[in-house]
Amino acid sequence: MAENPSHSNIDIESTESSWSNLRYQSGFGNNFSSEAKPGALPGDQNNPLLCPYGLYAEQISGTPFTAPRRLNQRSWLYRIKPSVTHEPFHPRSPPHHRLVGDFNTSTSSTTPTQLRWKPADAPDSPTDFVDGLYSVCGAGSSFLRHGFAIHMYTANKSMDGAFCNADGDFLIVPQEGRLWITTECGKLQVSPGEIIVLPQGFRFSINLPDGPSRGYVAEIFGTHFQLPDLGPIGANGLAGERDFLSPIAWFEDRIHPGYTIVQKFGGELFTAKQDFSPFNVVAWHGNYVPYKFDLNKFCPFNTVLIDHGDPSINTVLTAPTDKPGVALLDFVIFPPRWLVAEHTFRPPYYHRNCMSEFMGLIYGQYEAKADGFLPGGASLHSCMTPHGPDTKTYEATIAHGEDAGPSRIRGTMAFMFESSLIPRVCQWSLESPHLDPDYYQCWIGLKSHFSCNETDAPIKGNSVLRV
Ligand SMILES: O=C(O)Cc1cc(O)ccc1O
Ligand SMILES: [Fe+2]
Repeated sequence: MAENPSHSNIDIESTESSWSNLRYQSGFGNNFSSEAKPGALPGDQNNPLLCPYGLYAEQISGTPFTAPRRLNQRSWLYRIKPSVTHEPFHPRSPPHHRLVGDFNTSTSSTTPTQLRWKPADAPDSPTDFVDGLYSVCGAGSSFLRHGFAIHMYTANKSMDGAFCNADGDFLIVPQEGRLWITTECGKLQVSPGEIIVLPQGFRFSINLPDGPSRGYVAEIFGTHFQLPDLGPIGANGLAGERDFLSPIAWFEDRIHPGYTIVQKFGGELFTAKQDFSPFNVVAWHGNYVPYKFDLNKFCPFNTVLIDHGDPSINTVLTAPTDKPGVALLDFVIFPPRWLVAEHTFRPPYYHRNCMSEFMGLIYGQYEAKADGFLPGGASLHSCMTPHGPDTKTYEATIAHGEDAGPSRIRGTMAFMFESSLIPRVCQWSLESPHLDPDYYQCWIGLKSHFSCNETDAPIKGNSVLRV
């Protein structure tokens, strides 16, 4: 097949306006289709003997061929050369020492202590998304197709080659700096306040138009994210299908000697060389596809009379296990909203949870922590580890008293990755200079307000009067 010299179907320069004005396809779990050249998508079948424009047909399967139809995910890519056209994989040199795909006693340790990390600094040498990615904690194994990993990244340089994660799906939560992400299905711009899901196996490359960038990544092994059921909420609310955006086909027909594909496989990195850009998909169709979501489009539901609802009400996406209602990983947010509950302690309650909770803060201040939980920072409260509002939040809430009236949480976006598996923590995260050794102090000042005689108690119990 004749190969054209380097050309693409939009500006080869990654200009601000071309990335900011990208078009997307809307919907969650749809069978999308997109062609960057008219007629590039075979109309009547998936793999004709000869595809339009002399393209190769290639399927990417995100579920076993035999998965039930409602769960089955796959896409057909029509590309200039098939992905297989590359030299053998070799362990990447130098190896990446801070990625884990199998959480066991040799890769990680365990602690029930409340952990909190201050935000990491920007790298002091050129670092791209792959080099800047490091595992914080996780459970299970990518080999056994059950488990999750939580990573964070700090980077300041665009990627030269492409990355492919054979282990699981990435849910990326950028906290600082936009991501310009080229995928085999097309391009997406993802800003802090938005998230992107890059499913297992897709090749992608990340450019950093804003320089130093930072964020969080949840990786799930062996399953994919779904929208939560809405139950009695009804047919609408929380994250709406139409607010999920997938790319439109974009390709470059570029000869590129020495192009490097980095493949994460069992938590280790391998590289393979090829002589062309992997972003050579002229048309595609299917339901296995990267997508992004703007967290500010989330439609929260909440208490309108009494008590603090469980945070599951703010689930954006859930990765299920085989047990009904038991998540491998829930992605939950704490978005701006009205608080109106009467005679109720409105911040998160004190609690111990059989699920484990990793939290991050994209911007603003989290409602349970007056100090110390900063944008770009993180916390981990594992299975049955007690936690809740810090002393300052508790005292301020009580001082406000009964007549708090409606109040609006503004200008903040915190989130939680919540798992039924118990995370093991990577050694470098336990030894990190950003780990806050005094985290426990935020609760130590909680005083006893107990008095045997109700009338003497400095804080009086309220008699619930509903009118
Ligand atoms: O621990 C946290 O801050 C997360 C959380 C928030 C909430 O509103 C209720 C329970 C919960 O675990
Ligand atoms: Fe919690």
